[in-house]
Amino acid sequence: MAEGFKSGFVALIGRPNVGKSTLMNKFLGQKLAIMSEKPQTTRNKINGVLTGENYQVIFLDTPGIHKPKHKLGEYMVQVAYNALKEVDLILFLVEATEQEVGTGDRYILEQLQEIKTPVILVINKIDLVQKDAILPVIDAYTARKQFAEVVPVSAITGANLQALLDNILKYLPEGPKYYPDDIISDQPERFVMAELIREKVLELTRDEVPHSVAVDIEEVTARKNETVYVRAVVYVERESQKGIIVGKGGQMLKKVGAFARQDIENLLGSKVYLDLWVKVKKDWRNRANILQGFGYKLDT
Ligand SMILES: Nc1nc2c(ncn2[C@@H]2O[C@H](COP(=O)(O)OP(=O)(O)OP(=O)(O)O)[C@@H](O)[C@H]2O)c(=O)[nH]1
Repeated sequence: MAEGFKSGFVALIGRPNVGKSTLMNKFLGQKLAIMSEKPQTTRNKINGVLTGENYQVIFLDTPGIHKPKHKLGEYMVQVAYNALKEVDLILFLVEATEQEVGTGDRYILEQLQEIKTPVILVINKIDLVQKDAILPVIDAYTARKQFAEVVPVSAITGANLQALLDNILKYLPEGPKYYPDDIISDQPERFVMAELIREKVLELTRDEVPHSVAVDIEEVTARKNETVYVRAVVYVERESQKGIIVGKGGQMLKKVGAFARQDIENLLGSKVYLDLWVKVKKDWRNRANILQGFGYKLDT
């Protein structure tokens, strides 16, 4: 171990849509976690690895902690909660635009009471408010819990992110370089591909398709002319949702496929033939056995 080298695991938590994925992507300088206007798009842990000369920070992008409404919800909360106990530091993201602590954040604060890991309160989206609006937000949260640090940032503009990184490093122990320098994620490419497709479905269909969309990558094979063949299935719960995703004369599916293919080509660095299907699987969210099939594995 190099003298003075620091490393450790940092969990990002916060209500859906507070900007966890945006923050991680800004740190890593690459699009890994998916982003969308819709809440709860981050379902699995994505380990992003930020390596500097004297440090390595391994980020766990945990699913949004929230009150579970169905089996998938319970599962997501469990994954997030387990992650919190394992890590060296927690970043709790909240929004600068919220002057009061809402029910979602109160629920997270309750969960945090039980956990001994240090927590940095990160006030995100400061680009959306006047400077003097930040203080009341800080007061509202610090009245409910003692935080190791409080750092206002903008994940989008990058404002104050260096200060946040400096603060993160304060709480990491001396440790080894867990991953090689050039790695930024240990997620298999298949997972990232599935997430890119999910992102396009959610974005392009706007609010018409609920979160009951799962994407399974069935096949990835190298073809002639350096083209990669990818067969993916988008699973929905109802015929009507399938209709929306396919669209009139297949127009919507074509669009989803075209955008997703572009991103997958960037990811793989080669030409891609994307074979995209939509299938109905009834009520999959409430059937734990099917969840396993989609790769949502609970590690306890
Ligand atoms: N103005 C502004 N918008 C932001 C900032 N950070 C994130 N956003 C926007 O907020 C929305 C949600 O961001 P995400 O990064 O997807 O949020 P998330 O917390 O990962 O959401 P889930 O994956 O659903 O838990 C996106 O539209 C982002 O562009 C910020 O600093 N300023």
